Amino acid sequence: MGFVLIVFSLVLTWLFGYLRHCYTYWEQRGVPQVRTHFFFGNFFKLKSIHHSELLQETYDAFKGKSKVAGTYVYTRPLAVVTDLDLAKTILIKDFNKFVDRMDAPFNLEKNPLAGHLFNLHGEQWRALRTKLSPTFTSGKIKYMFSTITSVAQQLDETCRQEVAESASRGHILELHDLLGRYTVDVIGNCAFGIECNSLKNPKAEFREVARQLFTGHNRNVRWSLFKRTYARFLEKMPIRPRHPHEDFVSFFLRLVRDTVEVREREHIKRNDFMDLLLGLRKTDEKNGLTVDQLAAQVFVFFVAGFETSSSNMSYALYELAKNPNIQSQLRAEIQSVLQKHGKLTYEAMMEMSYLDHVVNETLRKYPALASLTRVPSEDYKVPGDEANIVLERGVSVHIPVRAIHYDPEYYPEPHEFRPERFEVAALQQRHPMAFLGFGDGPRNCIGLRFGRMQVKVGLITLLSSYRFLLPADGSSKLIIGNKNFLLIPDQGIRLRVEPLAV
Ligand code: HEM
Repeated sequence: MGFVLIVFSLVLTWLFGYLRHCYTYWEQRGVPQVRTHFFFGNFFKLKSIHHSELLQETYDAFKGKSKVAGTYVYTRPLAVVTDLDLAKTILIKDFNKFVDRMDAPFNLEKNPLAGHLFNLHGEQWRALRTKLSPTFTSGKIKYMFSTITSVAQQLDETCRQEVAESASRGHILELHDLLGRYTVDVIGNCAFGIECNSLKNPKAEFREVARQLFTGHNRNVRWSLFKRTYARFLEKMPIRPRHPHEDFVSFFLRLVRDTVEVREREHIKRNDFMDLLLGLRKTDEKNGLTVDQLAAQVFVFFVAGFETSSSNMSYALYELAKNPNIQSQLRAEIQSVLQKHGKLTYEAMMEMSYLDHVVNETLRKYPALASLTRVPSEDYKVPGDEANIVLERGVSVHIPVRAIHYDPEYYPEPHEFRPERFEVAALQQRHPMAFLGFGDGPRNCIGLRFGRMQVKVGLITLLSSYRFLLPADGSSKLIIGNKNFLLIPDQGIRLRVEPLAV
């Protein structure tokens, strides 16, 4: 009994010592840190998978006092950048030392789809980004405009039908689902060259896969964070937790392999990503993409492209319903530009500057990613910092996008929706890093032009034909989910939709 007690107290003493060592990582390096519980650390504060509450708390406590502050997810230290000049240096000037986004491992043998642009590290990322960048120029993206407008036409038809069917429910529609079906059809068409038909058939296979990719996993926030935090360690375990995306590997691989085979055999040409990627395969046999690499890129375009855009459109309509004057002003711009051009063209869309401000202001209030992450590839001395702060190689550095977007120093009354914040004069007065909706620097969002295009076409189509209002029964309460990597509306967005008189 005495022996057991001795062993138990030794283990406990070691555990306390170890935890104290972990939870004072920042203090030991002269970096201010938030207070953590001596035993549980931040366990009870971890309320979201993107841990935005921890980043906000750290940003609020130390902004103006130190360029970097520290916090913890379990025993893993996180650096939070509180100074926009330093954010710019990390994302742009010293990017060469911060190429990687995260430290998580991936196993290409078990999951060939994991070798995509968002995940890749160092030179592998650089080589792939160089290959893919020409695919996303405005010239290439413009070719897809007509595909997007024809899907938008179906969105209009489906919306009209659903409005008619919802008469008994006061014409209240759940728009996040409708717009998710629109973006699945757009991306399915533009990435795979496939008619997904999810607007016409909400149970279409593609829509179901897309839905499952973003729901059903991460039921327990703390367990999901645990798996992500200790992924490297868990990967070595004989029984390791499955990565949720592994369930979709065979679906995507089969789809891409079949599409590639048919296109190469029948010499089919289409203005879509698959075609542009197949071009990369052919023009350069030695350095070109393999079918698995190609499938991984198409997969990430699908994952990164559909939910970000449908959430952005849903939040925009929600804010427009809350702010009817802004909705009227935007509709007036859309109608006058469409009248001038006779129909919706790429040039007409580009002329709608107020629409551009509305999309940006929506992304400010509802950024897709709560923070941008970068990992230094060598020990990095924070420039000009009198405290001599060094960010050690491999530590996770967070630029807290959401906290910055809600900082009243950059956006007075940040909870107000004000598209004029993005007029040229206002932009010139603000720090360039005060808006990070698409990230920044060489590793920013490669699909931003395409994303903006599908968002704008969707909004133009809907706002030209319908008025959006908050339901009188107050059922439109917006809840942002905490179980997803992306900030998406948890229970959808319910609005009253009124067709406009023709
Ligand atoms: C409104 C729509 C979108 C938003 C708000 C958005 C936002 C973002 C953000 C914040 C990042 C991280 C940037 C950084 O770390 O600096 C990112 C990366 C990325 N996005 Fe998007 N995105 C959107 C649409 C798209 C679309 C349509 C595609 C593909 C067709 C796409 C593909 C990617 C890829 C591949 C990356 C990783 C880039 C790299 O690591 O080199 N995104 N996106």
